[in-house]
Amino acid sequence: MSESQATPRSQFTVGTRGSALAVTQSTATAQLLEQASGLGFELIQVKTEGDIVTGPLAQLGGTGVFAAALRVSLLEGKCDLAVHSLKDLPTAQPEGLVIATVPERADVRDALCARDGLTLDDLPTNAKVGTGSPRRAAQLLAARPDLTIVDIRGNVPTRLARVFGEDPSLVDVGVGGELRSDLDAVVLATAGLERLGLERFITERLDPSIVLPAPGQGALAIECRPETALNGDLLSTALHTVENQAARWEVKAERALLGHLEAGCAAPIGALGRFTLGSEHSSVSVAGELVLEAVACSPDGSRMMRRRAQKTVASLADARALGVQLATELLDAGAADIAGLTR
Ligand SMILES: NCc1[nH]cc(CCC(=O)O)c1CC(=O)O
Repeated sequence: MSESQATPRSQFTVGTRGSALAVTQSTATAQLLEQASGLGFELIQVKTEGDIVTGPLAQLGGTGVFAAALRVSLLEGKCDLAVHSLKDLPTAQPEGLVIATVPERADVRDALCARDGLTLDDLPTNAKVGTGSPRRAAQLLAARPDLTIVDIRGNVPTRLARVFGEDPSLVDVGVGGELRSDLDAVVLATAGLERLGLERFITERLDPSIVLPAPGQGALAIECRPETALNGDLLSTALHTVENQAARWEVKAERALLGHLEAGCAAPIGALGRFTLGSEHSSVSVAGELVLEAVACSPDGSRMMRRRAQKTVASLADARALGVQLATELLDAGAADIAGLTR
């Protein structure tokens, strides 16, 4: 009816993957938006496995096959918003979708979750440490060349079970089947563990001077069709309210660096931007200092190239430029060869 056209919508849908982490992140983000707007949000689970993630879908998500199905749902209008872990998103933004909001960032550090409260220094010689990430593996080996890195897959609780076995709190969050503890430690993102309420398994938050996190780690992205973010209604206002400029600029620099290196999310590249507010204000944004650190590693950790750049930034474009600048410095110094980037 023409009447319903005139009534602004007050109910919106958030597409989410089915994993505990995805549902938790989507729920928390929906609550944040609800508080900012008084609008209602409903979660819609989008299947991301199997036959839907093939052909053009895989291209949409690039290496981020998980993002791909969610993005198709957005483009088809089956949901209004999607919440992604930023570090899982390919650096190229697909046409027809925008990252409307980067909310405040959680702890960026990687977390060692070890048996018996052990820290990285305490782990016994040749201890078995599980990670599926070449970036984590390389930096762990650089700090502790004696470690045995075990390639592991699966969701967060399943990985923890490789160390903590049948801990009941892991069974609660969906670990099933046979639970064997065969590793001394695993390394996971602090942010994911905290969001799942599993931070009690952390025995050391690894300092970025030892392990630089993945570009985008600890940050979320709320993605939508451009008109959703721009139409000036209550939802677009809420999306704007939840935005965190520091997080947006940090992540922009990190991802510009990754993009310029033409490295995917599986490359042994770490990067961390840290923004501190300056005193000069403008109506749209606030200038400040952006420090960007990055590391390119050989997969066995024997070669590491670490670089740092710093700039006063007053715009997203400035943040991006810092990322490109540091990537260029790394490439000029031979990072592609060290990290095995095919160029
Ligand atoms: N690759 C999986 C993934 N994607 C985002 C997170 C954690 C949350 C975050 O970093 O924002 C994780 C798990 C992990 O790396 O331990």
